[in-house]
Amino acid sequence: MKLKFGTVEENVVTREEFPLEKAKETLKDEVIAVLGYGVQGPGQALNLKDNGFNVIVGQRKNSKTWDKAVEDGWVPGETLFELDEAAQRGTILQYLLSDAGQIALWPTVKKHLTPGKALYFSHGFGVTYKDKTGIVPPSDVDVILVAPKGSGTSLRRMFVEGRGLNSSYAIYQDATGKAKDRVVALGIGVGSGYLFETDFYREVTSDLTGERGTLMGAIQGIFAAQYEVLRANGHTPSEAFNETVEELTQSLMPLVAENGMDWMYANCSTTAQRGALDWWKPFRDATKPVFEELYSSVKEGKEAVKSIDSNSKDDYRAKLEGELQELRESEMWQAGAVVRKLRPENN
Ligand SMILES: NC(=O)C1=CN([C@@H]2O[C@H](COP(=O)(O)OP(=O)(O)OC[C@H]3O[C@@H](n4cnc5c(N)ncnc54)[C@H](O)[C@@H]3O)[C@@H](O)[C@H]2O)C=CC1
Ligand SMILES: CC(=O)[C@](C)(O)C(=O)O
Ligand SMILES: [Mg+2]
Ligand SMILES: [Mg+2]
Repeated sequence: MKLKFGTVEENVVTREEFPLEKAKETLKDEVIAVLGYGVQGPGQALNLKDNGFNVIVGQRKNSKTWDKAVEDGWVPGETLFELDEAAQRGTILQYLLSDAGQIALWPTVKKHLTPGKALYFSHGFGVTYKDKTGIVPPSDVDVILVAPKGSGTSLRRMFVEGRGLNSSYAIYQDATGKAKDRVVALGIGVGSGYLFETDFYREVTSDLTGERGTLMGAIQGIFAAQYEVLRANGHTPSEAFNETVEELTQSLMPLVAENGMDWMYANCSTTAQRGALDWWKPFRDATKPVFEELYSSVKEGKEAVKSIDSNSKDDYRAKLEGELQELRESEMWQAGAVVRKLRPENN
């Protein structure tokens, strides 16, 4: 259906409009093979299974994630296979390896993309940057996308709580005439809240911007900047951490989530409101050039190249873990670890 967001009309699909029963009916003859069991893999595979779809998982044997899949209830030889065999058995291949991993496995997956199958992504990456990934699907399969707008961990947790994470959906290639029904049914099946329409290019460019920007990169950047200024001016770690992070995540962001920014502001003192209303525009103006630079870097494909190059190296996991450790061991997040332990609900 069409829904207005502000003054802009968009194509969206809701669960009322396309109920789970209809999704199951649409996919009743399909075998959904979830390839990869990292973060999105478990979330989507388990939600689909619990929703009553026919799902198998493909994962490298002798890996930690194979063992995790077994722990999660997937049965080797019945619902859990090597990637090659799962790709052969599936009629819908959900390509949920890491974006760099998808390049390495492409020849194997391509071999099993026989006419009428569907190739499903949760990111526009592989196909948009085909010059760099080599991922060019055959013309006689559907190529579709459902991109949950959040971590696979949250997708699963929210599903279990009876909630739903919103996802975008897109069709890159409709070979069978069934691509729209297939993609929407899968979007409902993986436990999406509502689905909004996009295309592969817009999905990848917005997603790479968001995660580098406000969702992950920028937020850590402004946390660090404010924390450092407070500490340099003699405030304790406890004071600096509470005033920078803990109050935001525990008290104020839930209010923003519930009813918007003005609602959060309205629930703070008039002193706070006066200052926040004065200061949000200077912060916007100071950071906007960085966001412009970021978007250009995404648009020029530089972010894709960086990600492919670094994540294709043998030691990429260890390197990432090293950098996460640096964050974890920074004073701000060390203070955070202590503060979290002191939350009454953790005692
Ligand atoms: N992490 C998330 O929550 C989100 C991820 N996505 C997208 O979903 C897709 C999957 O991402 P993640 O779950 O983060 O992936 P991941 O980084 O957790 O990796 C998934 C699986 O790929 C396997 N893998 C990696 N390289 C491989 C190779 N060369 N050969 C065979 N297997 C290999 C890993 O063992 C792992 O089981 C990506 O397209 C990503 O952009 C989209 C939304 C959120
Ligand atoms: C969780 C998500 O949507 C991200 C941040 O875009 C990702 O993990 O790639
Ligand atoms: Mg994302
Ligand atoms: Mg992403």
